[in-house]
Amino acid sequence: MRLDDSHPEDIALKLAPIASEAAHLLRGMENALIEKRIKDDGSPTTAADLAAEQLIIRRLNEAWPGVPVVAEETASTAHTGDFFFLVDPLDGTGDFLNGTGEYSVNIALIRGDRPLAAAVAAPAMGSIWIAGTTARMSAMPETGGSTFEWREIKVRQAPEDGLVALVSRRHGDIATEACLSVLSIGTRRMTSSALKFCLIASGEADIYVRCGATMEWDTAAGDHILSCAGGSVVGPGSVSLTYGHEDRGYRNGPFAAMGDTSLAPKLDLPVAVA
Ligand SMILES: Nc1ncnc2c1ncn2[C@@H]1O[C@H](COP(=O)(O)O)[C@@H](OP(=O)(O)O)[C@H]1O
Ligand SMILES: [Mg+2]
Repeated sequence: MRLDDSHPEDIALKLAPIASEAAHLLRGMENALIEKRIKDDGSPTTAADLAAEQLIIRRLNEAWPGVPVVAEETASTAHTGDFFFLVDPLDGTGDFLNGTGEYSVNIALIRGDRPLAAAVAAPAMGSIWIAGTTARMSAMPETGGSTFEWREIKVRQAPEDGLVALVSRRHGDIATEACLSVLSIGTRRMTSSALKFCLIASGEADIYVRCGATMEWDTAAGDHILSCAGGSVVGPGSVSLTYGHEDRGYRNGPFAAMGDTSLAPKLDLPVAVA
């Protein structure tokens, strides 16, 4: 498929079976005795991360030959181009190992410095989300199947009181708590991986603030799905996140993901990564 920016919906539909196939591969490895290795940033990685990443890179290369793939495990030093993919083959490796089921496969196509199409598959949750220009979700097809039943999703308006905030199960920090403290939070729900973006996109939660370290492949796909569902993901000054920052090792700064964009001016995100 030739890549241009005129058919993001078609690209998203083509990403879905790739994310789904990798997700099934991970699901099948859930109960295997997998050893973990701790990476330089302190987060774990396993043979499952690597196997899923190799599969995704192969499929992306078959579908879009020559388009660079920047992926968490093996290609994080790859160079970007006008178009490139950002891939997290197993987002939430700690949860994969601990059996909460809160892990996902994240694939985003970036054009310039913003996502154009994306897919997030969460096999243990049985759901997959995609976005080109609209955001959609479907139940995951059975292994080997490719029948999706897409329905469009939209964010919800934030309630006056009692926002539902999603927080990382494993990575909290003081700056994130300070940001959240200015909001009227009713419920805090611990959730791992890019599922946080997808739950806000589906209207099940309102906000996710993250001042601690994340990488571009953790956020790009979820950012696009949430943005296409009517929400936004912003850094300090309510500016959208941008992608492809090889110079800073593909690290994100602090950000807030929200369904109701009127929440943005209330937030005071720190400029530096905590
Ligand atoms: N010190 C650090 N530096 C960079 N990224 C970090 C990090 N600690 C955690 N992360 C990122 O946070 C992600 C997990 O987020 P959450 O806590 O919301 O589930 C990890 O994804 P992986 O599991 O793909 O490595 C990892 O990329
Ligand atoms: Mg990740």
